Amino acid sequence: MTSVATAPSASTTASAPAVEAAGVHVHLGASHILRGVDLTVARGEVVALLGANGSGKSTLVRTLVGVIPPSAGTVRVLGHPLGNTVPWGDVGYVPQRVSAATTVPSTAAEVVASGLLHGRRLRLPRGWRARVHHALELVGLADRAHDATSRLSGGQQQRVLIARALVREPELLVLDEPVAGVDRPSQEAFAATMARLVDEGLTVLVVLHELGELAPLVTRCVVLRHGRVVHDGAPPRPHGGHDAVGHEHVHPHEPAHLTGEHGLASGPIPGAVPGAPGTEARP
Ligand SMILES: Nc1ncnc2c1ncn2[C@@H]1O[C@H](COP(=O)(O)OP(=O)(O)OP(=O)(O)O)[C@@H](O)[C@H]1O
Repeated sequence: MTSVATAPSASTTASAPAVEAAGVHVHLGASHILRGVDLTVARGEVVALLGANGSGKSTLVRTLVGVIPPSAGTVRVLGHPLGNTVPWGDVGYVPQRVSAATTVPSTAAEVVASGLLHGRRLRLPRGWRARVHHALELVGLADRAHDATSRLSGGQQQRVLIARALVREPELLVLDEPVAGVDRPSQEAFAATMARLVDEGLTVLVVLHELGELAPLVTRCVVLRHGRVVHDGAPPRPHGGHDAVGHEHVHPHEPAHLTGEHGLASGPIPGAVPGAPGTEARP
């Protein structure tokens, strides 16, 4: 059963969990990747999604932000069933590591400004310059606003992509391994920014390889194994140098694996929700 579009009232959606997924199954090609996932993220929570390589973490977050259609189950985001009624402008999504630099020359500020374009919004809103500046400030890169992204380090490019999600001033931020392979100063800057925003009420769902600098912020951990939730509760105790129960994560994520191998990150997915944060044109 897939979601059926209804029109919940404003008061219902404001108090609804940020994410509610029930019985979610996803098939990619012939593979059955998610096998009945239930996940609820309440407002203001910081939920870490952990698990071994290939356990389905990216597939789950991409499903929640409307990039991959579930083959069964229901998903509600900010109180709305997955679809055009979700206020995608209130959802920030940072995909698993992709470069902020493209073959089209673009500055950090231009990439961040593109985060203000979504769905049917094809023009930058009034006051966009100040918002872009503020978002870059949040990730400690205000002084690099006019630098070409190709001149930034990998960690700085990742911070630009985080700023691109933050510029929306989202209620819900979904991040897929935001600090994997990122230098230490970028990790610390990121954790400090998250702490401030969470304090202001931001809800976060974050795929992590290890809790690392974010450990003090994480309120709950969900561990996936073979497409199923095998732990949902307090952060598991550190285990063998990693923070996930039965964690077998090997790293690093190479760009080819992330962007090309599965053919997912580079183009629209049939059935993906138009206007969802992962479906807009890349900067
Ligand atoms: N387009 C696709 N077609 C078929 N299988 C796919 C596709 N994309 C991903 N998969 C498979 O789905 C499974 C889950 O992948 P996913 O990227 O969601 O895992 P993950 O937990 O995020 O892994 P990692 O920690 O390595 O990023 C893997 O076995 C992967 O090979």
